[in-house]
Amino acid sequence: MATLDAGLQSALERLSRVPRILVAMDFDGTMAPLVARAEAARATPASAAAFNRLAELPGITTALISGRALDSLRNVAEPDRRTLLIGSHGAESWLGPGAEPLRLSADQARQREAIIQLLSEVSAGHPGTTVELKPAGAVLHTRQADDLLAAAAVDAARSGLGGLGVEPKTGKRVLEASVLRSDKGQGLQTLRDASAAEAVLFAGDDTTDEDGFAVLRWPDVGVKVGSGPTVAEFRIGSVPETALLLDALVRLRQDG
Ligand SMILES: O=P(O)(O)OC[C@H]1O[C@H](O[C@H]2O[C@H](CO)[C@@H](O)[C@H](O)[C@H]2O)[C@H](O)[C@@H](O)[C@@H]1O
Repeated sequence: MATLDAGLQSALERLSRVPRILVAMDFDGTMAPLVARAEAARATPASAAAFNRLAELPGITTALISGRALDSLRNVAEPDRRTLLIGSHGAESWLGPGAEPLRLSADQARQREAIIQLLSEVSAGHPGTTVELKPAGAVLHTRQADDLLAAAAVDAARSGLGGLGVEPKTGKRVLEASVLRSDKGQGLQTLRDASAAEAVLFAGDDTTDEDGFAVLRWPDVGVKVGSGPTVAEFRIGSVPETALLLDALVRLRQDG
């Protein structure tokens, strides 16, 4: 059976002794295995159970911090009512009842329409690609496309977005375009402030999670899920190990 490495276990022990903790988890590729269709993603039952258990423990605030739009995140994650949510890579937030929805200016709304039109045209010309709409932009998905077609679609989208003055984000088989600038570093800061946390556990798998790892500071714990370059201090091998990480914190917190 897989176990956490000793360095990570001891960082979790240190974290578990902090009175107010934020446990902020990326969703796709961290809580949930990556799948072909975005709407079909679900957290592994073991990770979901441990995360919900953490939400019940005193002094712990749970949060999901995702590139997904908030509505999409709610649909796939079915979060506990206490869990705070950051969506659209930090552009959207739900920090409790009464949270204001994202609003775009008229110019931003026009630019979003232009992004959607462009990505839809690119997708129509590249079989297997799809477009996911978000409140501030859209995503070109290429997971179901042949590799060469996917690369051509991404090139075409990049070039068109350049013409619109939009700098896209790249994720795992996705190219994301937004009219708002935001990142998971800003999202984590919002969550840290909202929860008054003295320390943070953050785990993520994708390049966009690196902005989150970059704002962590002692005694925070950052955990990269899977392979690839990272500035996170710790790494676990794959999505099922996220449950080990969360279970370990549940046990430490309960026993402490
Ligand atoms: O920050 P995250 O919660 O990891 O969100 C990043 C993107 O996740 C989704 O796309 C990814 O998961 C899909 C379902 O497993 C997969 O098909 C796709 O290839 C992955 O990139 C989501 O659809 C995007 O909007 C998120 O930005």
